[in-house]
Amino acid sequence: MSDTVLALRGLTKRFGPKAAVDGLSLDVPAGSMLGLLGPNGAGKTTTLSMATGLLRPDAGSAWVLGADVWADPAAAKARMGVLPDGVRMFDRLSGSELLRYTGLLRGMPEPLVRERAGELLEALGLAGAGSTLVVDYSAGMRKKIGLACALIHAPRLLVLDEPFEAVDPVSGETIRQILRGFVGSGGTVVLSSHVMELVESLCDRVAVIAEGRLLADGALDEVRAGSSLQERFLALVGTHALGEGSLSWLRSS
Ligand SMILES: Nc1ncnc2c1ncn2[C@@H]1O[C@H](COP(=O)(O)OP(=O)(O)OP(=O)(O)O)[C@@H](O)[C@H]1O
Repeated sequence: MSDTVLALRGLTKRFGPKAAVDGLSLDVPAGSMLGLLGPNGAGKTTTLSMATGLLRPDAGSAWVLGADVWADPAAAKARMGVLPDGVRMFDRLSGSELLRYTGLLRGMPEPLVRERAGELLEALGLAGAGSTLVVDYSAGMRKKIGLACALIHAPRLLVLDEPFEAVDPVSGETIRQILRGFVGSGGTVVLSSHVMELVESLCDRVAVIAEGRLLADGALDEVRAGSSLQERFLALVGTHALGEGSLSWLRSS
């Protein structure tokens, strides 16, 4: 347990009668890159939101490097960088302004914020868009500026909800390099994705959830158990075969 960076204990969230996340517990060890997988509506975003202090759980707790996310949010948040999904950014700021605001909010000295913001914009291919308002960014550019905001205070844990969604292949490769370097230097990453090949090539641990419950968790090879991750995922969550006459009106003749 001593090398656990993120510990989730019995996290539960209900929306009306439905439990979006149902007593979910998970340990993420230091220096690992964990891919969180699950079908649409499985509870990934809800789990990550509760784990990062964005959504209060109905029950359970989340700990970041020993700090209780809900009892001591300042300590927990200082140790992690978060790329949320679907959370509104301060998009009337330019990319540079948003990074500056985020860095200063983290208590960083202004010259350091300026230096790191410049490097992040450059690395993520946003140098030419630093003075453009975030509201005018494309979906992929928003992802990248969100990731830059998550990285600027050099946290020990990154929690990234679909970090590669809408990102072009060149930037995707840059992000992979950044994340590998981060983990190589002892950082820990939790990321959600629907792209099995990406998770297989990047992550060394995998957790699969469906209907708010943990179905599998462990080292990539353990979870794959000799199959491809795609096959294993489908076996765990179940496939949904189209019925014989389903959508027959789509077939032209
Ligand atoms: N604010 C909300 N109000 C009501 N229901 C919600 C809310 N947020 C999520 N849900 C429900 O909780 C369940 C889990 O949603 P969640 O967004 O966590 O899934 P997900 O695994 O991230 O899905 P996806 O892969 O499609 O992004 C879904 O049934 C969703 O409809």
